[in-house]
Amino acid sequence: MSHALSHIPASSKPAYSKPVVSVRGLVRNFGNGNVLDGLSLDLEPGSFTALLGRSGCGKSTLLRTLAKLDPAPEGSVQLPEERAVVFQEPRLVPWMRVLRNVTLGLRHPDAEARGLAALAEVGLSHRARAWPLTLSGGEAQRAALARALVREPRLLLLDEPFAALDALTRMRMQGLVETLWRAHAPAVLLVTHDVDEALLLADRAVVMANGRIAADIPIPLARPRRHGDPGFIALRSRLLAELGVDEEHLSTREPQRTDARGADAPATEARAAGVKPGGYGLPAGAAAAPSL
Ligand SMILES: Nc1ncnc2c1ncn2[C@@H]1O[C@H](COP(=O)(O)OP(=O)(O)OP(=O)(O)O)[C@@H](O)[C@H]1O
Repeated sequence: MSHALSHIPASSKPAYSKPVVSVRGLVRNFGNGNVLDGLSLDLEPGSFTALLGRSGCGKSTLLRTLAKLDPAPEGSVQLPEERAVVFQEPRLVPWMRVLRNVTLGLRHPDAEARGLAALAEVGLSHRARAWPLTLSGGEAQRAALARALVREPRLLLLDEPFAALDALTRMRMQGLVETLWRAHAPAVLLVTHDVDEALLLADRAVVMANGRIAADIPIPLARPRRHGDPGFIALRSRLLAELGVDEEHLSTREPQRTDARGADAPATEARAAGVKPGGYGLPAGAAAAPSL
């Protein structure tokens, strides 16, 4: 695939470029108040943006709007034609082999060669002829990523793509996404509940609340990023504050068993606030940041 995709490193992009995504005044109402309420957002070419916010605040609704999977909302939406989405579930067609899934709908004379190149990039060449149901969860998400990449997207929409994976696979997938982003430089919008994931991967975090972008926070950290770095820790505190999470309360109290399933007291309170304690993928000794 490298023959066809741009290889502009994110760092060498021009400082001023036209946004690849520009939405203004989006309003979406499912009959119970505005989920999107005049939301505006620009994404620069090659940028990596994390989209955070409490459960039910409208993150997936915004992403589906950008993927054009929902009917057009009120407001203006400018998007590139070359878009791809990866969801929490891989959504592979079970009766088609992996390679066929990757190239499905691709109108290109060398679609198969491109599909194979994309599978090689995600480390899945050896599973090209496999049936989706024989893949592990991580392999299936790699196939979903290959299916997105082969379309050479200028906009890559990721809706909690690692949420269903175990901690180790999740870490590997985060590394893979960063590598692919650096190699191909699409604009990425990553919906995540995991503050650490946002800080590991993104250069900007936008926080949604009340149907709008409530906070827009640059993440100017050098890569590779480490959980224990002072800049990382400071930004984590800032993001948690924007999200209304009481960091002290979550990280300093000893777990107390309070119910038959073994939930601890801070976790129970966090869930009541729409927050799940997280911290997977952390090196030993690093403080766990909650996932939303
Ligand atoms: N098709 C729909 N019909 C009716 N209500 C919907 C529909 N899609 C979303 N909603 C409602 O809109 C609100 C926002 O949902 P959305 O899935 O965008 O939130 P979210 O921030 O992605 O949540 P989570 O983090 O829990 O995935 C919720 O109250 C949801 O019930």
